[in-house]
Amino acid sequence: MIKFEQVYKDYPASGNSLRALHPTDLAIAAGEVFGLVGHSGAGKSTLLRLINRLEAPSGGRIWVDGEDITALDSSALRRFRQQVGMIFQHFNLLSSKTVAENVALPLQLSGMQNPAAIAQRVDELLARVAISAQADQYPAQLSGGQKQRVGIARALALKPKILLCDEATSALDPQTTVQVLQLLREINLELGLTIVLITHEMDVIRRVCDRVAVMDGGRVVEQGEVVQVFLHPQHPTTQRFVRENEHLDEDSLQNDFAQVEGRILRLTFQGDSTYAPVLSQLAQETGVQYSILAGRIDRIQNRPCGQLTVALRGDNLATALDWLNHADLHLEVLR
Ligand SMILES: Nc1ncnc2c1ncn2[C@@H]1O[C@H](COP(=O)(O)OP(=O)(O)OP(=O)(O)O)[C@@H](O)[C@H]1O
Repeated sequence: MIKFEQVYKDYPASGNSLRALHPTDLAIAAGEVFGLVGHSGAGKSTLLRLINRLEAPSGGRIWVDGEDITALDSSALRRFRQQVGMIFQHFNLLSSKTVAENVALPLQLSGMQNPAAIAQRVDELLARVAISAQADQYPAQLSGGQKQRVGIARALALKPKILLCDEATSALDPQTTVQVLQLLREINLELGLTIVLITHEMDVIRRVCDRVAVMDGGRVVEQGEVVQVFLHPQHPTTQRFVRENEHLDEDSLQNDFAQVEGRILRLTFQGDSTYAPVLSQLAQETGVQYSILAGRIDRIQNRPCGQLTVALRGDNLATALDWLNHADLHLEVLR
């Protein structure tokens, strides 16, 4: 549905120009939640804002639903933008208007005139994001989570096909973040809405995205299914992001490795096998001993997965490795 073909973006910078996005190919499917993660300055906002042409590309082509949006004239661009909603880190609500008036605004600007029809649509939207009770309040009277709900209602007013989320939960506390991400996921499923979100937090990606692209220095350095990227990160930037998310201290892990004998393995489990007593079965059946050096059990998009780093000792190491190779898990030999 959204396709980038060798898209790049240069900004003018003190007599020179700065390449914020290097030539990039990207495909985002209709109905998916696609995350862009990267540190500050990686080029995430630039890429996001190219999708609704808040930024014009310096080169390349962007296709949305088969239409080349780099070639639109200004009236076609106005029509196209109605299909793309956007929410922001700082909500961008009008402080002098009530919640209901903020949500009514895009309807009025799009030419809708019948006050009863506008009121009905606003009621529907406020109910959908569970903020009806605050309809007559002003943004200053709302919590951050409530403000973002209003932002979401406003973004959905014109029934867009795409919702762009620019660090939409970065100003929220962890509990409110989870609630807002849940709401986005519900809306994605109910409406078949394509969501593209940018974040610098891997946890946001883990909770809500189907696929992710990792950005660094204006380039997409890795992309794939969230489960794959989390469990088997390939690029050093992705590996750092995943480790930061797990709060893993790599130095002490290396220290543990140096102190134990035997083979060191990383075992990755997904789905039901996450809770299976694999290591005790291995020990019983092959006679090897194991010690656990690091481990976690997590949920990625609500599906359990686990990763254990273990040391194996004993006479039957070859048999044990063969046993593990045939078990319902992914095996990596680290040493
Ligand atoms: N309008 C602009 N004019 C000039 N340079 C810009 C402009 N917008 C962004 N940049 C530069 O482009 C690079 C990428 O910025 P961008 O905002 O896309 O990154 P980001 O990953 O979204 O970062 P952040 O998380 O801090 O918003 C940065 O070096 C930034 O300074």
